[in-house]
Amino acid sequence: MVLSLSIHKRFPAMELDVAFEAPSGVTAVFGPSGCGKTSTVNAVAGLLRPDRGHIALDGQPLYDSAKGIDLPTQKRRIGYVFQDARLFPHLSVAANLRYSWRWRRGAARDFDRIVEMLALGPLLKRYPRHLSGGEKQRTAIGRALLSDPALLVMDEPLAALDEARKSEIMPWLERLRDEVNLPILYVSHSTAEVLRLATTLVMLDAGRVTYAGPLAEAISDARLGPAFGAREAGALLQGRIESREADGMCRVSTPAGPLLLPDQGEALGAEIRLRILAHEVILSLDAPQGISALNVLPAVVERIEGGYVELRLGTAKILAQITPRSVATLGLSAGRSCHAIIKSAAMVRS
Ligand SMILES: Nc1ncnc2c1ncn2[C@@H]1O[C@H](COP(=O)(O)OP(=O)(O)OP(=O)(O)O)[C@@H](O)[C@H]1O
Repeated sequence: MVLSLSIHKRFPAMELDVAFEAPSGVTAVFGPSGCGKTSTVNAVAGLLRPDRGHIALDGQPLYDSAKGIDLPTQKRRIGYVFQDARLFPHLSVAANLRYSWRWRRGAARDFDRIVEMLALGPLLKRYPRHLSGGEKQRTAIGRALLSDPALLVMDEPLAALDEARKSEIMPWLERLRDEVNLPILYVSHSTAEVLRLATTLVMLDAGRVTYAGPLAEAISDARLGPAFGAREAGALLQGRIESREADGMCRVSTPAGPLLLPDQGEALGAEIRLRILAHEVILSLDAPQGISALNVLPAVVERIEGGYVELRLGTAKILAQITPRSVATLGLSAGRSCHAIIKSAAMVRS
């Protein structure tokens, strides 16, 4: 399933002019307050009518101003999870879940699978007032999935939760991403959520798309990385646990080359998402000797901009945050070979 859209809407104080494609997996719709995130996903869900444009799921139009097509919300097969769970207070969890599929044939067989996936079994008889914020959101996600959606829209689903509840629900969202073969539009202005969940990124600013494509490319782009916050810019790598060392480290293969990391007990062969933060990367022209850092990888400078050096390592790109003085001292410029030094403890599982 692929969502594609190109829409235009004029508001009194802003013009929304947005076009992108969202494949299966999580597409983060990211940007500062008021940039048009909610308006964009509401147009997809049929809750906001654009002035013109088109929206299609796998080529099937949901909206096409040129052809006069504008399917009503209920015919768009979109599961919507709002910031507040919006459960029916007088219905149990089970009844809330069943609400969305009472008109649908064959949904009963999905019920057990989704209840298991979101661990809703122990909650089925409870009423919303006896649920934590995280449990309410899990129920809302289950309800959205049971409506047999072709696309999920989640608008700041964690924004109303405190940090503890956010951490509680995050693994369920990861599981959803990995097990449900649907495009998920995930509206957020939280860098941490986007980096942990998304594979595709749509970055908006004042109603325009400033980037649409793989998240890993955006985060390691010297021009875009800073939009995530100076402490967050860096690289996002997909790694695979290859071996376990006797000294509490594990060897991980990544597109940037093999890396040594503290062993956190993942199974051999497990896939992990790994972040290398730009401010934790040190550059050296020669391969350094006698240093404690375990990961020294050959790299080539691709671009230097805004205090960041963009580096090519193997088939990956990473960022290093370097002062202009260091750039000058090392004589760094595009095409220059160097070594990236990364402390094992500085790499974080995303
Ligand atoms: N119904 C409306 N009437 C008039 N203007 C609107 C309406 N909806 C949105 N807008 C305009 O579009 C802008 C973007 O709103 P939107 O809710 O899409 O932003 P957002 O990125 O989701 O913001 P936030 O992160 O604060 O939720 C608003 O600042 C406003 O100018």
